Amino acid sequence: MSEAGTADPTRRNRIHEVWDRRILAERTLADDQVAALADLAGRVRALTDAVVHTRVPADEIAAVSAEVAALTDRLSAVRGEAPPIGSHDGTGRALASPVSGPLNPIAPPVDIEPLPGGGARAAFTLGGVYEGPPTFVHGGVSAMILDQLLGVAAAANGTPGMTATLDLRYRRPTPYGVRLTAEARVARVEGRKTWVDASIAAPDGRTTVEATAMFVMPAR
Ligand SMILES: CCCCCCCC(=O)SCCNC(=O)CCNC(=O)[C@H](O)C(C)(C)COP(=O)(O)OP(=O)(O)OC[C@H]1O[C@@H](n2cnc3c(N)ncnc32)[C@H](O)[C@@H]1OP(=O)(O)O
Repeated sequence: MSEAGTADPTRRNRIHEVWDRRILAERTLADDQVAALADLAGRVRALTDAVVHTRVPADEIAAVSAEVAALTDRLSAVRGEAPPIGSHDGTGRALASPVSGPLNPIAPPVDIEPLPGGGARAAFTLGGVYEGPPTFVHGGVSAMILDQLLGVAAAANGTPGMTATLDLRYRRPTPYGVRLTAEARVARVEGRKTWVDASIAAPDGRTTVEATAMFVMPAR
């Protein structure tokens, strides 16, 4: 029998503890690595923005492409098993979250502030990288941001969970290139279930997207 499959629950828990510590250690970066990676992620975001907006000729694009491939090889010389975990500011904000993670180049990043008593708010500006319909934000991007905001609000309520349902109502197109605001508030809690409402507003204060999510604290 493999160690992980042992029938002795005490021994199994010990094995999981050692395993968890090993994963935690492997995925925890030194402070100087976090700072350097945050800087790199910002530059890669700028690169991504340049890629979708560039109009340079094809031979120049090919030359840049070769340089980027060489840079990817350099970074891949020492590779972790999974993205880093941890929080750089003590708020529990995930370092590599695709929504708010400062180390994740695909994150805008959205700065989400948990509010005491079960809420969260965010202010952010999205670029053309996130375009869906011409000149407006892709609906899936709005959904991703709202899912995270709603989840942070549930956690701020002391009732974190996994998203079980996410209902979206797209009231009007969400513009990009302007400052957007978003807020979430816990509506109710029943046992392991938490319902949270949220919305995104354009600079004129009008709501563009509304969302309601139900989070379930997993049984295990
Ligand atoms: C701070 C960090 C913020 C992070 C925000 C980002 C959040 C995410 O993106 S999470 C990723 C997306 N979500 C997922 O992958 C979830 C996948 N699903 C699961 O893991 C499980 O199905 C989970 C955890 C939702 C429920 O599992 P489990 O604990 O076994 O629930 P289970 O015992 O079957 O059901 C509990 C109750 O919830 C209800 N329920 C469970 N799932 C659903 C669902 N999808 N829809 C409606 N009701 C549901 C059940 O009917 C049951 O209700 P009742 O108690 O009234 O009979």
